[in-house]
Amino acid sequence: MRLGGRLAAAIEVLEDIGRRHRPAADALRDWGLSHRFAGGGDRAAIGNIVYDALRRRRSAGWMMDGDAPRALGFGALLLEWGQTPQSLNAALEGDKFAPEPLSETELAAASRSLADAPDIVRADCPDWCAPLLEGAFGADWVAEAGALAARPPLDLRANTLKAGRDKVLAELGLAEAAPTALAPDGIRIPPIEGSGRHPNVQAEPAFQKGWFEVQDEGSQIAALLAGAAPGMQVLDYCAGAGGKTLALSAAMENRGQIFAHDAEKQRLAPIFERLRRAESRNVQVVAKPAELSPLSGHMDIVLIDAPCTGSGTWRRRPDAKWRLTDRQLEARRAEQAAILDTASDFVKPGGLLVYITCSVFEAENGGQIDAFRARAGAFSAVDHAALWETHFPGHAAAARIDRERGISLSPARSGTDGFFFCALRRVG
Ligand SMILES: C[S@@+](CC[C@H](N)C(=O)[O-])C[C@H]1O[C@@H](n2cnc3c(N)ncnc32)[C@H](O)[C@@H]1O
Repeated sequence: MRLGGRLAAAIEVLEDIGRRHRPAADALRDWGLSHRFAGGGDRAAIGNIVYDALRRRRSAGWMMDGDAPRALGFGALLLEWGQTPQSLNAALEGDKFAPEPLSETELAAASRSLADAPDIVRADCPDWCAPLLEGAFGADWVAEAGALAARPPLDLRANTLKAGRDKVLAELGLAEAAPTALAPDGIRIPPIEGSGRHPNVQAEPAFQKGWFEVQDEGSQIAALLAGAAPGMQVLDYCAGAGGKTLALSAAMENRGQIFAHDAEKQRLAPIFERLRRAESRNVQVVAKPAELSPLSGHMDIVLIDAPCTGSGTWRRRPDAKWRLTDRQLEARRAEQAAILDTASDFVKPGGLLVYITCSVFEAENGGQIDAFRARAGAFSAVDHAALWETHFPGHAAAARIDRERGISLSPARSGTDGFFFCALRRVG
């Protein structure tokens, strides 16, 4: 397929997403099933246009003076594919599968500079999220929101139970892969360009052998800051598919015990195969809440990787950005508060309660911590500036650190997904 055919297909998929309010991945999969002639390269390119259009929906709409799927598709190519209105029209000429070329009116609109667009457009976020982003990032909010609308890198974590980072890098032999800036076991494959695609690292023998996991550097940093060490008793209260569990297990060198729990049994399903592949042997999966009772007051660390809006992961799930509502934010906040109250009981005196979200909203982060501490007197904050310095000396500028209330990571500041980390020590 030429660019015109790929653009037409992307517009079709964007129409489907808009009409049926469905996740982008589902719409793309269905398109692929009904167009089996399209090869892997075509599918990747179509996916890139769709995801670029969703990440940069407002910028694309502003450039094209409209927000119909056609405007978003063309806008994505102008914003992220190095195309100009003229080069695009030249590329579409003579391609019978291409959409109509840009009209005179569209050409005039598309020649505007995005630098002249209002803040909310350059931030590429829904109206109702702007005050939340401003609350989180202050004067940097447009740049931070813009970074949340960029293409993400692909990050891996070397599983030190089986292989160090250098060994994984050598085995993968990818010219573009490099050590991450902060996480000691992380490997970064930079964001793709144009119609490219990331390598299918999960098809690599090294992945099958458990030498590495796919995990954003921010998630690796959050797990590392928890400070799990060999011999500890750790409860991973919202373990899900086990991304943090596996990192904790490696940090503990397979010694001590991790109890991996999640309220939704089916979310835990992938963890068993992942534990087997990683050769993590110090993890017990505990699906039933009643079976956690004996752990009450005995854990060195209780880690809450809380259900949240996921606003820190908008680079990877841009459709979620536009589906999110303030009611959902309130629902997540209520869940977070209830989990903090319940899970904190498992911390032993002197132990740590670790609270993590992949959201950038203050209401889910520092605000949630303030409210919990006002309810539960028995916890004091650790010194987050000192904690960060211990792990990442000389990198104070790579995170937003509030000594008492926690550490925030973001794409613009840390080069990671948006994450929040706070550790509280049980004093009574
Ligand atoms: C952010 S995800 C966890 C991701 C996982 N820790 C990882 O690193 O891959 C949050 C998880 O919290 C779980 N959850 C939601 N409410 C819960 C509750 N009341 N108790 C325990 N887990 C809950 C969800 O099912 C979801 O799997």
